[in-house]
Amino acid sequence: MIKSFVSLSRCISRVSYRFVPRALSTEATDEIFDDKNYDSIAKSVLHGTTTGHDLLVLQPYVKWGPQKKINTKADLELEEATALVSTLASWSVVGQMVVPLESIEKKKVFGKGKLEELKQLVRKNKKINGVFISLKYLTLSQKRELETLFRVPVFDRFTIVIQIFKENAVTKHAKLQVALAELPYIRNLLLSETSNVQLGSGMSPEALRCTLHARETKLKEEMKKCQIYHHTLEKNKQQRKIPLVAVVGYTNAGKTSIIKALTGEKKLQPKNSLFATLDVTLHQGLLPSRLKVLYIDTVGFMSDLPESLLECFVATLDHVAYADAILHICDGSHPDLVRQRDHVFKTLQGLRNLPPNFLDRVVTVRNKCDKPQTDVTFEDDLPVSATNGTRLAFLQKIIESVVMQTTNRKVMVFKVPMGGEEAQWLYKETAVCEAEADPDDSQFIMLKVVISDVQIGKFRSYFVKRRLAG
Ligand SMILES: Nc1nc2c(ncn2[C@@H]2O[C@H](COP(=O)(O)OP(=O)(O)OP(=O)(O)O)[C@@H](O)[C@H]2O)c(=O)[nH]1
Ligand SMILES: [Mg+2]
Repeated sequence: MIKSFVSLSRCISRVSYRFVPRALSTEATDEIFDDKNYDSIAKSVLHGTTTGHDLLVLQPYVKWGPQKKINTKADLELEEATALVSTLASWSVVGQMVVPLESIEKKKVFGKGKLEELKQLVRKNKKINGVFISLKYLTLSQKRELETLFRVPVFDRFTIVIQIFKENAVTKHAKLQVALAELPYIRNLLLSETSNVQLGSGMSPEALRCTLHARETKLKEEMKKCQIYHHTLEKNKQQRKIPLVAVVGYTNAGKTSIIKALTGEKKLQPKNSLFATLDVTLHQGLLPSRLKVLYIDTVGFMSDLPESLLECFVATLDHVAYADAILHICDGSHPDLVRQRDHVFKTLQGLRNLPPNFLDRVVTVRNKCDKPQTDVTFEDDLPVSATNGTRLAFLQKIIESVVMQTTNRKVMVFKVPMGGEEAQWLYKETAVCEAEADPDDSQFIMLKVVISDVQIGKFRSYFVKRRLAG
């Protein structure tokens, strides 16, 4: 009778890896994060505060011409802008509106009539103590002009998103990344316009340039020490040990939830919040054939992010290029699904060091299928739900077929001596799906394994050649 030693049922592993070394993941008490000189400069433009602000959120909307955005609606952009503010603890939205514009290059952003209307609104409503204008950047003169007019701090998308990053960054690596991301913004803002606008910090442009340069050098040095996990990923890839599955997608689509559901890892904390995940973390799971994989949780994407923040994103996404499969999670219940999906694809295609046929390794799924769905379908739709597990077993099969293809793995049956060194080697180095005693000879065992070309080569040189030579 053929006996199956290994069950093929879905196996769940609870091992997680955080390749940010322990010593580097301490709370940021280092002097680099405690630089009063720099803090006062940053505060003068970022208006970061721990006590929060009650904001009027304005979504400028160019009605026509080359600046008009296609594929999106202003009210959905406004919704995203208010969601950004709500993500911040102790910040709130006290009013919100879409403001039609002819162009966004104006000195005070808005036209004269609209500006007067907004000024009255802000000055009269005592609850409003800040205005968020949902554009990538405002220039320093736009900010200063509007702040003089409204008599409250004015924020753009950069200043809000950097605030979220600061709140969510836990490890030193993430904190360094965020600290580096804000430097080009501050430099552009303060040093490109100093002839017209007072710096406010009482510093000369030269002293400011030196302070920013010194900070950047220090941060980059610290960052280098944190690059170890990238090397680990690369090394793993070179040795082709455990296949990597990068999980990417728009922020809040459910990436962390899907990984949690696929690995059963209890420690993972999905959050109904934008940019909840800021650290790249690795989580081990098993595919249906018992092949081990490492899922990489990544920072969520968002459109209309300023370039220096995007660079910080792209750096964390570098390892996506090493991945053997890329799982793209969409939120199928989101009204702006099409724009979000297009944005993720565009960002992925802009990544460095992409392998050829990169798109063949992307598996796109439509998460949250337990919720009412957006009225749009795609040719390759795969509805899943991290919450109730719908089609996750099927998803694992798809991931497996992509991984098998990209890593040149195949399923093979080996007839080897029962309890011998070949069997031990196969159990250690490959994924054994089934083990059966040989019906014709009880001295032997039939092992069905998932094995890569490299491992086949090793098996041959360790056992077959040795035996032939012997
Ligand atoms: N109804 C429903 N909610 C889900 C599902 N998957 C995730 N969510 C919820 O969506 C929210 C975001 O989930 P996360 O897994 O943190 O999303 P993420 O993509 O990792 O988000 P960021 O790390 O912020 O980019 C949480 O409130 C989850 O509980 C699902 O399948 N169904
Ligand atoms: Mg997440």
